[in-house]
Amino acid sequence: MSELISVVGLNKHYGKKHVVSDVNLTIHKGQIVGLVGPNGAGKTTCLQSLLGLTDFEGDIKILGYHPKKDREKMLRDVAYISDVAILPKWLTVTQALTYMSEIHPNFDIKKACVFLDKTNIDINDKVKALSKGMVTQLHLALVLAIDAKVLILDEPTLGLDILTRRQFYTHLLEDFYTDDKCIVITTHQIEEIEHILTDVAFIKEGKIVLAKSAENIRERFKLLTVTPEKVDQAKQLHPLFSNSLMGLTTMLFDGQKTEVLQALGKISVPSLADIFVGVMTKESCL
Ligand SMILES: Nc1ncnc2c1ncn2[C@@H]1O[C@H](COP(=O)(O)OP(=O)(O)OP(=O)(O)O)[C@@H](O)[C@H]1O
Repeated sequence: MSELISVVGLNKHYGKKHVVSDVNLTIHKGQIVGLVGPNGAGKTTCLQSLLGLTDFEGDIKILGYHPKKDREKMLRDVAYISDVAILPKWLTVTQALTYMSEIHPNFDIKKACVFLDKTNIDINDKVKALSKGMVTQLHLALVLAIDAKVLILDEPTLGLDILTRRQFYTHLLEDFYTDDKCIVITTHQIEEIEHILTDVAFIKEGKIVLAKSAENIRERFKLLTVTPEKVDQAKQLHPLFSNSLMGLTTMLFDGQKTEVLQALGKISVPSLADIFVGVMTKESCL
């Protein structure tokens, strides 16, 4: 079975507020999916639904399990990091490692130690003696040492410095990821994860507005640095956005033919951040 996650008709209401609307997603082995959206778009709510941490309407299966009804079985093969890392303050690092070894059948203490060795964390430290970023690092070490089939990461690098963020993503790819696993990740720093994503799902006001492979997105969207005298002509092709800075105009196009754009300026591949900004201006790009 290559399908690891299936979400069909996911909806979530908080009172009268409809915060997730008809989300459908299928995630297979090998996929690293970025769930990307502005503040309040519904990313955390989607991930909490996947993990059975909140009630939801619709049908979700993770490794064939219902996230609420089969939560205990599901969590043997699903690891996650929520956007708030909480570890008891009185715990020492050694105690945290021992505790995880005792409760989790798929926890590899050696892997956790390898990650911790790259940090300033001493195994005799108490959680209360660690900085905020160090608590996050400890949390990541504990979670990435679980040999899980599905990894769900909600803003995993929040509060970490840039060196540690890079180190985390390298560790994620080199020591955790294999092509029989999948990872779902949310972050506001999309430029830092775009090189690792196989797929992207943009979410806006609770709705998925674009869900495609990273390759397909790169082919479909084009950034054009417009020749100055052709700006008006280019505008008529309805760019998703147009930016003018120091006399240079760049426009983002969705699905325009290369030959058409070539005649108007220089084409380049937009960053995921550019595409995100462009897509958020539209109702849907599905
Ligand atoms: N417990 C709750 N009670 C009521 N409304 C909530 C609750 N949790 C979230 N919401 C609302 O649901 C919507 C989606 O929130 P969610 O946390 O999923 O967004 P997000 O995309 O993760 O945002 P951010 O990027 O800011 O973390 C928001 O409008 C939020 O106010």
